[in-house]
Amino acid sequence: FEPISLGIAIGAASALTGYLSYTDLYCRFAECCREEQPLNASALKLNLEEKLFGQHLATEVILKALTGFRNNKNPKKPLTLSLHGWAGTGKNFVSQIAAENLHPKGLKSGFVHLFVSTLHFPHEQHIKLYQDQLQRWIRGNVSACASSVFIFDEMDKLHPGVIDAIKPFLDYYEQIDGVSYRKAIFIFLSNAGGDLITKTALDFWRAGRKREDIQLKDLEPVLSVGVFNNKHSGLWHSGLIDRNLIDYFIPFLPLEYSHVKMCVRAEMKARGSAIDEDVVTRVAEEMTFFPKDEKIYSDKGCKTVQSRLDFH
Ligand SMILES: Nc1ncnc2c1ncn2[C@@H]1O[C@H](COP(=O)(O)OP(=O)(O)OP(=O)(O)O)[C@@H](O)[C@H]1O
Repeated sequence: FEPISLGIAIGAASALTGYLSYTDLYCRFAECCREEQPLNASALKLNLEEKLFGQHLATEVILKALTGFRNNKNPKKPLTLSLHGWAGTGKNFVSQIAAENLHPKGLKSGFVHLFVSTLHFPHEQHIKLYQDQLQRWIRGNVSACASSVFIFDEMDKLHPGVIDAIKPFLDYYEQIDGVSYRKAIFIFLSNAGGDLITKTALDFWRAGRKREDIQLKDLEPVLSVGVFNNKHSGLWHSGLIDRNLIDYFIPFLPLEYSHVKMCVRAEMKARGSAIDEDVVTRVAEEMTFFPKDEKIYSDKGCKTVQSRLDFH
């Protein structure tokens, strides 16, 4: 649709129906930024509980953080989440679920922006340029839609300092140059801290304690200090941590054999095929597990499950 005929069509339709407002109808055809629309907490909860396996901490914190933030009419700063964990444990997956619950088109929405360090900020010598571009990009997009979502993937591969360019936007300012960033959401994804999380999970396992007994307080403090002091975290000595601008450090636990099986089943279901337990077991057994002796955690999480399934 081009805008003028879309406008005429909508105008005519709303005159005919006399029921839906112009805005309602317009937003059925074109994507609208609806800042005031509260988040459907039960839909998000259901989504997380059904789709995300083995991540009781991430499920709990993400649900709490997003609903609390979106139901607050007057947040004092944007929401910043830092997701940490081993490869293939669901960080990108959860960001996608969060994005879809915030803006129906999810990652395809014009209000959700994904940055991948190695793709968008590859060269160390261009840090100043990236900082400048990032500031302009964020300012432009938040001016257009206050509830914009920005996802930064591969934070551990980001050159130190790049992210500090957006520090002012994440702080408690009411406005900067006429733009308020308080309704925006920033999500950082990184493998940094994965080793610390695994160590804690292993300690619990070796002590015969349940994985679900691991609490946020067992991990969050270790994580924030570990990430701050890790040169390859993208947040190394970053002002974001220093100034307490990260609202939640969210740990993703390493996935076990049973979770890998759940991922295989989910993928089969998504493909519309019947669940064949023999295939589920075969795919799960092809994955490699660590530590060497106990072999508890999948070293690629649920990554590669989809491509392996193609061979069965
Ligand atoms: N905890 C999980 N529950 C359900 N599915 C999962 C989970 N973790 C991973 N998956 C599946 O595996 C795929 C790859 O995971 P994802 O890209 O989210 O990993 P990641 O943690 O972002 O890894 P990386 O750090 O390597 O980017 C997902 O698209 C999803 O299908």
